[in-house]
Amino acid sequence: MTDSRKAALDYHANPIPGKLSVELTKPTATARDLSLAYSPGVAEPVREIARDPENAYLYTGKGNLVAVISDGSAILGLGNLGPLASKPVMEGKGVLFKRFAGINSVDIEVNAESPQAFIDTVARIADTWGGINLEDIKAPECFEIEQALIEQCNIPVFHDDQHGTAIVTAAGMLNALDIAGKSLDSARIVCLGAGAAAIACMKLLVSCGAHPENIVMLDRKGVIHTGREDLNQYKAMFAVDTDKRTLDDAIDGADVFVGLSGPGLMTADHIRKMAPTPVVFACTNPDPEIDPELARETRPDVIMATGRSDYPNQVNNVLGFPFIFRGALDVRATRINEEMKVAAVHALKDLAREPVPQAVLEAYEQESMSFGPEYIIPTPVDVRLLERISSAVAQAAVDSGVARKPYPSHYPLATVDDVYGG
Ligand SMILES: NC(=O)C1=CN([C@@H]2O[C@H](COP(=O)(O)OP(=O)(O)OC[C@H]3O[C@@H](n4cnc5c(N)ncnc54)[C@H](OP(=O)(O)O)[C@@H]3O)[C@@H](O)[C@H]2O)C=CC1
Ligand SMILES: CC(=O)C(=O)O
Ligand SMILES: [Mg+2]
Repeated sequence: MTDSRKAALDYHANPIPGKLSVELTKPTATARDLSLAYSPGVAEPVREIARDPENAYLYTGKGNLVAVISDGSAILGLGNLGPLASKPVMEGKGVLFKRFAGINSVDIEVNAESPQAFIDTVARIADTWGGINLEDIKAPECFEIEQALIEQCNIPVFHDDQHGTAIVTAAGMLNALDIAGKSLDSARIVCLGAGAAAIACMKLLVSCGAHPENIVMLDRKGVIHTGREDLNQYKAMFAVDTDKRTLDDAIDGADVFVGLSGPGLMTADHIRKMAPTPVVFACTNPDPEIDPELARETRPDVIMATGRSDYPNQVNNVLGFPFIFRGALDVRATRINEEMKVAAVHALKDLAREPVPQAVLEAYEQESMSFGPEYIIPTPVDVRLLERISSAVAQAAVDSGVARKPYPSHYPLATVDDVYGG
């Protein structure tokens, strides 16, 4: 067993199995405490909530509680390994919610025989949560599932692999292209993968200025072109009229490669064929489409990002979902709409251009980090993400009319200790 494999397994196993625990927020030492926490006292909030469901926000943890729900059908880039095997990732999302945004979460892994069974299961439990983060559900089922749940629930439902990934990718891409002296509206983009993350990323890049005719998307069968008759409606949106059929054809002269597909699918020959100062986001986890060291060796001019924490430029939805939910929960938004997503893109993009705090340098054991090819996007440990993204998202929710509460008086948030206000 390799050292890194053993370290990862030990981390998950010791000192107790798993990565999350539940803590008490009220005293429970005395008979009086118990008579308040449980019978008879607990009946009072029950009556209040039955009288007015909004009281659940006052007397339970609902307002700061997100369900992380998966069917395990697209676990990272590992594939369809089922609900139980997805649990370490879902617990991991809970760790990130708590660590970076002070949000409590519980993971729920659903063994559903069909998308409708999954939708019905989630819809039946939705009311008791502040929000629902769908995770690692494969395309195309994820699109139908998310849409149905958004329509049926009056709390935010957000498929992280689609929108979290797209927001972070768009922010990183705008910065990377700026550093490369290029712009999104003229960039030639190759997207390897045509699933949940890829479709959402390309849609958001188009909203940010990319031209659909400049995007070549590929799935396992190659280039998605107008002559194909096997495309679902989501892939068909990106079909282009082209003679290109393979990654080798498509990558020739491309400015940008976005990988949301599988490990090791990009070769040195591919990256060699890209335009000057290529932007390569090899975002498959845990092993990217191309090893960053091979990419740099082959193309010293590359601006390179991966989804991993152990290389510079981590383009990963961890930079999005904790803070987006924070802002959405704090204004009690009924949904996470396009305005909120775009606000998050700009908050994240702009933060990368500011000086990096000492605490980040220490966490990454770096003497300096500054906006440039090796730092296109902030790191997850940057506490300013909480302040900037949550504020931007909350404001956008208020401005776009989906907030049920005003902009929070305790904002901006300096740390996770501030999330419940004064
Ligand atoms: N860095 C980040 O923040 C994130 C990274 N990801 C990564 O993106 C990848 C996809 O995740 P997700 O979209 O949720 O999964 P999906 O199952 O929805 O999509 C996977 C896509 O990858 C394509 N694909 C797989 N193997 C190949 C191949 N050999 N050649 C071309 N295309 C291939 C599939 O093609 P086909 O349609 O033909 O089956 C499909 O379109 C994962 O590796 C995941 O780790 C996802 C979310 C966030
Ligand atoms: C990061 C993430 O959500 C994924 O790779 O699926
Ligand atoms: Mg995921």
